[in-house]
Amino acid sequence: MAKRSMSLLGQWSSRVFSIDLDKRGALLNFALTEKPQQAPEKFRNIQERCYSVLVCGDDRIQSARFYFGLEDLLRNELPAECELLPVSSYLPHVKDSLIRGYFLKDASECPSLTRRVLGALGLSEQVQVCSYLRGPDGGRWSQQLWSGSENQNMDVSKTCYVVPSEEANYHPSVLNMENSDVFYCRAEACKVLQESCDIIPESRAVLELVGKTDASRHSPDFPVVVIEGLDATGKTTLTESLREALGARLLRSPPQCLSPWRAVFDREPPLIRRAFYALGNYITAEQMGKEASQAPVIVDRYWHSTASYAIATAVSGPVSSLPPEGSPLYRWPPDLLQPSLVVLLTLDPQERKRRLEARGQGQTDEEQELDHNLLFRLRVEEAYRRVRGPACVVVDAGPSAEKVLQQVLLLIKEHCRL
Ligand SMILES: Nc1ncnc2c1ncn2[C@@H]1O[C@H](COP(=O)(O)OP(=O)(O)O)[C@@H](O)[C@H]1O
Ligand SMILES: Nc1ccn([C@@H]2O[C@H](COP(=O)(O)OP(=O)(O)O)[C@@H](O)[C@H]2O)c(=O)n1
Repeated sequence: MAKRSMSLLGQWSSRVFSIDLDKRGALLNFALTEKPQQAPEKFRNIQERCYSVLVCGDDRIQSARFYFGLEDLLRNELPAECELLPVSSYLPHVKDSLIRGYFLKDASECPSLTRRVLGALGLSEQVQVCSYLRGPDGGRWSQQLWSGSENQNMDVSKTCYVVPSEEANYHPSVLNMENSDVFYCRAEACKVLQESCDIIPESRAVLELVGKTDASRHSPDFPVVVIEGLDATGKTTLTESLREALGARLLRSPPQCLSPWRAVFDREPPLIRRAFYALGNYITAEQMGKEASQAPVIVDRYWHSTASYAIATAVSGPVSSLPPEGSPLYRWPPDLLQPSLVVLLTLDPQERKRRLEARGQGQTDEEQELDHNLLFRLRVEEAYRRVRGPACVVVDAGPSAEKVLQQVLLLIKEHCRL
């Protein structure tokens, strides 16, 4: 088994496993120890016929795509009574140590089918399968690493015991965000697309559009004003009115020239999708630099959107699972042109829903989904507020379109030389 998981095994007993019990942020954390120990009461739901499947291949593009398709693959192949929960395994406080997968509770009548499916998966270079057993006295829970052989032998020499672990301060995804979800320089985002050229030919076309000049230090003659906010907060309406009122040029990120490929990258896992949006900002920045030498520039979405959506999607649960305020994850990429002003439009959730419905979107009956969406929206908005360099100025987009326009014009007067 010449896979990276072997080197990972050296640290196996230092790893924390964090099971995402629901999208509301309930995490069940456990660690492993080599000495048999009594498991605490709260692990009683880690029962016989539980498994973990971790994706830990060497190639980050392939692993990201494999993990992205893993849930569907498992749901299609496993008995319907198998419950699937996302699991992360990481070394506490060690950046980039996180590997992801699924934790499975098999309540089916056909345990052999589940084992067969997992046995076949375990043969893959990208996957590590473990099962969990209750000891004879009922108190000890152990984890056995599968050797990956065809007959699904367990490698008993790799038995570890499950013990509780300390609560992590933040969602484990925070450990791997840099250069997986958020890219702080053009070169890192380009690298991802270069590595994916063979499987996503569109990457080449995107890379050809990304310039190489660093315009970040260039200070434009005219102000550059970015309008940010969740969908349906009124960005399109406001940016159009600002264009007219100021005789400004209107740009957006991702730029028009990327439209033919946006749908392709939206179907890719976060690593690739986020690199695509990051590069969109650099293309828009080049256009900003040019246009702002002739007239004021208004931009519909920019870096705040890229960073905030990426960070808010990578974690689950409440706002407290975000990286803390002041974290370097909210910094501005030093090679990306900074605007003169960033305005964040916020809207009462009911009014936003009303506007979405008026546009024919947003009616989802499922209450649970709405609840999850609510947490997601709260995380995005909070991440928006935490991004620095420049920080955004928050404007309530609830009043009439004309009133919002007047307020933003006033802000532009205050913040920018016109
Ligand atoms: N200040 C406002 N008051 C009431 N309705 C608005 C206001 N601004 C925009 N709308 C309406 O809300 C909907 C969403 O606005 P839009 O500008 O398309 O948002 P976004 O570009 O942020 O998705 C549109 O139907 C628009 O006409
Ligand atoms: N500069 C940008 C713009 C959008 N995005 C992504 O694009 C999505 C929003 O796109 P959208 O189509 O809803 O945007 P609007 O049409 O509402 O302006 C978000 O999920 C972001 O992940 C980004 O990452 N960076």
